[in-house]
Amino acid sequence: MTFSIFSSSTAIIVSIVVAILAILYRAALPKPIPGIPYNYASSRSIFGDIPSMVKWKRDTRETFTWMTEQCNKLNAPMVQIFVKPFSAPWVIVVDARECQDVLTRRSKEFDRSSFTTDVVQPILREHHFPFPSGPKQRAHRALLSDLMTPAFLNEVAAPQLYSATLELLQLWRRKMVLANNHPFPAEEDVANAALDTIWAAAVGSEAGTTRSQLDLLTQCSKVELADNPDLPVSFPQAPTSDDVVSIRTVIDSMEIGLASPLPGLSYFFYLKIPRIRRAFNRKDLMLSNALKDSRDRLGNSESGNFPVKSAMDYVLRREIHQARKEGRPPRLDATVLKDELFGFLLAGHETTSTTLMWGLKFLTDHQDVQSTLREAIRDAMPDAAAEGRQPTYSEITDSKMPYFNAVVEEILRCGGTAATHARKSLVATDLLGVHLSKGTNVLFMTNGPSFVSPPMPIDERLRSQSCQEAKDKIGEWDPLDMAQFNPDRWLKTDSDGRIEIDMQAGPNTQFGGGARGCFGKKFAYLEMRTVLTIIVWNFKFLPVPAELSSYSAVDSVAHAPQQCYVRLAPA
Ligand code: HEM
Repeated sequence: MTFSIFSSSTAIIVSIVVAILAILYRAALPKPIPGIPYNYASSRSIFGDIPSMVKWKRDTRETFTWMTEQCNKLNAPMVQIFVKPFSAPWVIVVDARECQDVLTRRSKEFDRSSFTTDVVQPILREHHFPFPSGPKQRAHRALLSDLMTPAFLNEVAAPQLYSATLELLQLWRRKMVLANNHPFPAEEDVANAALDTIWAAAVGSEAGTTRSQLDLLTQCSKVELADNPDLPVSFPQAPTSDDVVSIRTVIDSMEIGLASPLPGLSYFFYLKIPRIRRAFNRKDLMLSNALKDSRDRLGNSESGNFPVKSAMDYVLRREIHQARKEGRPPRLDATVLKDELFGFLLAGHETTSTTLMWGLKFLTDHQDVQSTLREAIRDAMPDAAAEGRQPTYSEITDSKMPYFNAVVEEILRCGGTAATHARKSLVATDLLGVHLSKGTNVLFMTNGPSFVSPPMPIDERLRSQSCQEAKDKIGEWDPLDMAQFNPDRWLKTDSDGRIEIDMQAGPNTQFGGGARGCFGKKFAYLEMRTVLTIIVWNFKFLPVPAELSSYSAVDSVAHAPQQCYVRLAPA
């Protein structure tokens, strides 16, 4: 009898536990947004789409192509994915017009997403990038406001850019001789040159990574070359300074947040790893020291009008002026100053060097474009060509080169360094005829339909009024050739028969848009112009074997090529 009482109460407890588990399981299942297609099988698992996304990432090292692929798979321009356990679905959109509309005309309804915040904030706690728009974001961004002025760009950034590019030129001249017509990997050199530039512009001292590699190879009389000239050369690597290793480690850590369904938790454990902790501490120390240097230069200047030579100086000067205006003491060693500076360095380094790497690949694989580009540059700078010298910095910046600009736009469009623009709905609103609740994350992809592959049809009536009204402001790419790299698509002839760039020829949102668009666009264009002019002026980028020219990418801060080999000859 005792046994039967025990077993019936056990049965009741088991039933309750099972019922609770069943309720919890059902509660944990993804809750699709009505009216948006999704993978049905994923909606029946609490892990949603995570296994599929993780497998894709493991197989390809890419994340953003998986997102676009879901739209292709479900044959819909807007789909939803379940990649965050116990959270609302994310919406994926592959349509350039909607992307532009939301970024530039619907900023009261859509703002920075929690996708961005989750990935970026553990690295840049006080940088304005992950903040929602508002007074705090604007105040932090205002600290950088002098950095895209002609004074900063011409007097600080330009000389640094020019000298870093000339060092890259020397390094590649040395590599060209040693490689003797073999290809070699270029990504490290491009990334180092970009880091040297932005570091010097940011804090006014030298990182010296290209210089140390050049010093090493100057002492090296030959390297091992395979008999087959298609096999790449490996050059000895100069040791990287601890400072640069730390910066790289911090920047690379963003991949953790991007690849994880629970970025906060992943970062929590990741940041406990002693090597990682040390890198973060070292980065903080470097920035504190740079800030102290700026403060020392400022001395006791009551006016705050001290000679500025780096972005840090400009930020500090802005903080002093701002503090005076608000009647408070300036924050002379605050995390906000250091984070804003590190964000400037991070955003300015990864994105531009990645775009240049894509550029090298496209120019290598399109020899006709490369020759036309070289001719266009030489025609634009006839004195330098006639005198057999390098173009000066002012020749590079002042020359009118529509074909050059078209090549840059096409590299941006086809490379897709910024593969997605993420936004979150601030209010309940409609997108493409579907009702979204407040707080929905929407990712607009730039690596698929309507940017680089034919658009998916959308009923015009489903678009917002602002989107419909702006219909003809920007053209559409020809679906027959939009997958090709062809700078000519950006050119038009004006009424006087002159060729000029047409920035409205078709969609390209690589710098985002609206109030939260890229802050560093001018710097990025300046850097691409300087580097591409000098290297195309001096080198021919000869074809490399197919095994070394894959277009697969790796997704971290930027969507970067896995392979970027060059085979150099004098131009
Ligand atoms: C080819 C190079 C670059 C690309 C493709 C790029 C792309 C982007 C994109 C897509 C955004 C987000 C825009 C949005 O959400 O609407 C962004 C934001 C930003 N970028 Fe860039 N960027 C580049 C170079 C730079 C450079 C050189 C700097 C600094 C020197 C920089 C600094 C920033 C900052 C500070 C933000 C945050 C703006 C905000 O939240 O208000 N970027 N960039």
